Amino acid sequence: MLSPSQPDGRVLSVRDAERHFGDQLVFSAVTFDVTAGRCCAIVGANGVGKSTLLRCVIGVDRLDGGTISVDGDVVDESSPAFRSAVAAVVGDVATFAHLTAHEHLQLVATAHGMPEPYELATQTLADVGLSGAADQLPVTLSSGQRRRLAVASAFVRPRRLLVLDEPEQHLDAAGRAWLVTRINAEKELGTAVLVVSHDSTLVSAVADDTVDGDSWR
Ligand SMILES: Nc1ncnc2c1ncn2[C@@H]1O[C@H](COP(=O)(O)OP(=O)(O)OP(=O)(O)O)[C@@H](O)[C@H]1O
Repeated sequence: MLSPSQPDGRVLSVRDAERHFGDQLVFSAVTFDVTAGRCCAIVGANGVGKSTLLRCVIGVDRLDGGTISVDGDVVDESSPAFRSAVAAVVGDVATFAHLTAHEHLQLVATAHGMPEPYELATQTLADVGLSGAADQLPVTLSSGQRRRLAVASAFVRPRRLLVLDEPEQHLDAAGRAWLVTRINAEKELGTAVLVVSHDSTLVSAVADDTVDGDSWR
């Protein structure tokens, strides 16, 4: 794991973030930090702008005002430093139709220069409870298994900030319990975690801080 570049352990800083679509103001004046080893949960009703903010954090959407920085640098998804710092499971995670679950994880690990990608893929599949599905193509996985594979993709690459949008989706009770364990393990590793979730049990089990999206309205 990379060491923090900010002396106070701050990994993510959101300052006066503002986004609108046409005349619709989605949020403004959103300010918070996430430090290494802590989890911040964004909660709130449907449509308040949680996913929009996450997309701005990972650099696939842009703010209309304010700044978002990771390790002191303004978000730039084309920067190698940014891409090696931020692992995200936001929206549907694309998988190659003709790669097995194991091959997909190997590919992600290799692309990010991780050592021993084959062994890492094997271990990570075991961690997410998918060893038995290692040789299956994505189309043959259940929706919950696909969700686990998507989350696993974030665990086979370097990361200082883990961004998860409703990771509980499609997971059964055992899967949600696993998710709590896994997020807390990430915190132990020193990863900063930003999660959007509608699952209050998950939020209370993992979050050190909460941002209330309902206050953006
Ligand atoms: N590309 C877009 N163009 C126009 N409006 C958009 C766009 N993306 C999101 N919106 C609008 O922005 C608002 C916030 O959407 P967003 O998906 O961020 O909400 P959310 O809080 O994540 O909701 P949910 O809990 O349902 O996932 C909604 O009114 C949505 O219709």
